[in-house]
Amino acid sequence: MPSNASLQHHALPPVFALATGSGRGAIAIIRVSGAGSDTILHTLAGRLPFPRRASFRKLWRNAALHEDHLDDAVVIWSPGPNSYTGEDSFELHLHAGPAIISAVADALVETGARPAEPGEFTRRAFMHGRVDLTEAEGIADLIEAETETQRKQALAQADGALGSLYKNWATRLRSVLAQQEALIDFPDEELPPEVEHALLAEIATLNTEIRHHLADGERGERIRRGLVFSIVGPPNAGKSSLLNLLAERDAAIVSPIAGTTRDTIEIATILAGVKVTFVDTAGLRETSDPIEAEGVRRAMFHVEHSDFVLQLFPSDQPYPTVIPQALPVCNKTDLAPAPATLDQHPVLGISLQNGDGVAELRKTLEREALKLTQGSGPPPLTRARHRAAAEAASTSLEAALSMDWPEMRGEELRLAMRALGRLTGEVGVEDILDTIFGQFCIGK
Ligand SMILES: Nc1nc2c(ncn2[C@@H]2O[C@H](COP(=O)(O)OP(=O)(O)OP(=O)(O)O)[C@@H](O)[C@H]2O)c(=O)[nH]1
Ligand SMILES: [K+]
Ligand SMILES: [Mg+2]
Repeated sequence: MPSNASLQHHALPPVFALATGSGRGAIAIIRVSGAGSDTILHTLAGRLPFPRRASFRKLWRNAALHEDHLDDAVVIWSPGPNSYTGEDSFELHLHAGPAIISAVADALVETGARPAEPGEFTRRAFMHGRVDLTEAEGIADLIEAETETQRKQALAQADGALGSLYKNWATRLRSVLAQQEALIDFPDEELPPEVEHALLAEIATLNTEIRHHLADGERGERIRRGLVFSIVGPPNAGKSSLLNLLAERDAAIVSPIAGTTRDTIEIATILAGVKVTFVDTAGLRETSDPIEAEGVRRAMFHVEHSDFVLQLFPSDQPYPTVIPQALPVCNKTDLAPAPATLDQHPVLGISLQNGDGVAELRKTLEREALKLTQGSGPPPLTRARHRAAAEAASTSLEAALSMDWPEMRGEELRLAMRALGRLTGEVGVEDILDTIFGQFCIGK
């Protein structure tokens, strides 16, 4: 793979980082990458091991002099360009004691290596064309993944699913642009109209595909950040009782006193393999208590900003008005029966006291979590950055389609090219690299 032209640079100095978690453990891996890695490894371990093969070595501050024995380690030497970073690099699999790790780190600093920044290894992999930007983002998401849906989505993206889609568009657009330039060179009277028609048709097709990609209901972004389901309703509906049930612990205070919950309480759970954060809120009522009033204001904010709203109300009190986007659930059916409908919305009846209807409620929530994250077709975009760039590409393609003069189309097509190039990181991304790689952990 070629390196990213806009980021071409000379060999980078060696950096190192602990690639495994800190603290005591069986093995700690220190990874080193950059120009001069061969010399550094030679200093610590003597002759270089066979590439990409685990080799046992005694490590020394200076192996040639057998000076200062540091540890006995498994060493893997990965010369560039077929390494993770594309550079000469190696791994030291050490005994995971803090004193060993710091002694080896000191020895590495003495050889001229410096501690790596967060994401620096993957950033180098990107600079050397080993991964494109969407793949690098996929690797970051893979490390952050907490659920099956997040893991699968991140793995597909790290493997290039999203990048291939964008590269396919870029390749086709490049060919459209080339034909467009050829068209301009034709004298008017000789221009075969079917050539121009075919060209416009391809631009329209590309735009349709991009629009389709954008209209994915934000499912990729939802999987990545997790869903937010909020529980709202009048005081004493049992909202905190329900949160505790879903969280499987006593996260929120439950009491018969109306207005117990004054602030929002958020608990992350996994529902049907999807990350779902449940938000318990202050009971909705008119109140003269400024703190409770603020809680009510926050509850209303969650009604607006959640992926799903569960409106809980007790069976033994006057019924509330249904919030339009919410699922009405009537609690305490042990005290009084639940209405079948409320404002024409079907109502789910439950009793958190005796467990009636709870299994059905859980199924409903799982169905909702899946509905909001499942889909078919091409891999979904997973970041606002992708959305903005794909939108920009589509806007330019639409502008190109609306132009009568072929000469003017070229500029819009070039803008669309540029937007697609930003997606994979081929062009104009220097300004966003710090943000993207800064979110990585150290050692990746
Ligand atoms: N009988 C009966 N009582 C319940 C049920 N669910 C909860 N409760 C009781 O109702 C009272 C209020 O429950 P909470 O969970 O604190 O209600 P809440 O909606 O969070 O109340 P606020 O935070 O004050 O708005 C507590 O005493 C619960 O034990 C139920 O299904 N049946
Ligand atoms: K209460
Ligand atoms: Mg409460």
